[in-house]
Amino acid sequence: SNLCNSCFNCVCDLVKPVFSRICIEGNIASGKTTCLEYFSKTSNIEVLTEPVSKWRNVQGHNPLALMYQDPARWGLTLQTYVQLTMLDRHLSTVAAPVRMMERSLYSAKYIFVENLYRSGKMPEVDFAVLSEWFEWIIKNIAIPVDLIVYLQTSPQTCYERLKRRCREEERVIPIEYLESIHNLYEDWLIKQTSFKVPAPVLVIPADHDLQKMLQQYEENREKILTTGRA
Ligand SMILES: Nc1ncnc2c1ncn2[C@@H]1O[C@H](COP(=O)(O)OP(=O)(O)O)[C@@H](O)[C@H]1O
Ligand SMILES: Nc1ccn([C@H]2C[C@H](O)[C@@H](COP(=O)(O)O)O2)c(=O)n1
Repeated sequence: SNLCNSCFNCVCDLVKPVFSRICIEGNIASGKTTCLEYFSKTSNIEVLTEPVSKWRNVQGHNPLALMYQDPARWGLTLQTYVQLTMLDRHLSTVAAPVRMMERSLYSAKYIFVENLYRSGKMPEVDFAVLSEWFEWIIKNIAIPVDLIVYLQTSPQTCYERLKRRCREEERVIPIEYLESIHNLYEDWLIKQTSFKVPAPVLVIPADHDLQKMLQQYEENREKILTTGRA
């Protein structure tokens, strides 16, 4: 057990971990990256942002752009790659007592794949293949999460922030898309009626201006950073 207590990467259940793994969840442009940037200034925290740059450039291809152009054709392509890159993030060697990661393997499936499927933009066979992949992964590989921090926004706030951020691929996103993602997040993390929630959820209202958001992060700092730790 000495070995377990001194090893950040051990996933054995016999001893309480001395580290914690936190996932920051929320709608597109809800402020997750900004939140992670803020906490990255704290010592002993490892911050893992979403691998969006990979989704925009895999061996010279841009599956994120393709997905927004033609979701029925490219949804499976993007989401297969998202699943791989998220798995890689979860399994990468832990480098500090606290790890904060943007989104998760879980939201990729329960929110984004689910949304493509429910909106009729993903063929049943693509959904079945992705679902079998996902089920295999979570059955055979431990993907532990100690806390989910949900940045809860209105779709309108995200729409305004998204427009201001001006990411080229996202120009085509209508507010209805953000509403669907929002509803899936609310069903999963607030009502808890859709899919299994893999960790306790801390909800932070995130429609506020930056100053108020930073104040809330300070107020919740202890709660966030001590979760899951011995
Ligand atoms: N509290 C806030 N008030 C206003 N604008 C914000 C706030 N938080 C983030 N932003 C801006 O909104 C955009 C999206 O934020 P970002 O952190 O990239 O979101 P996400 O990582 O969730 O997509 C960025 O341009 C960012 O500077
Ligand atoms: N499983 C996923 C995850 C993310 N996306 C899209 C949504 C955004 O356009 C972009 C990154 O999201 P953000 O960090 O800005 O919230 O990737 C997706 O399509 N599928």
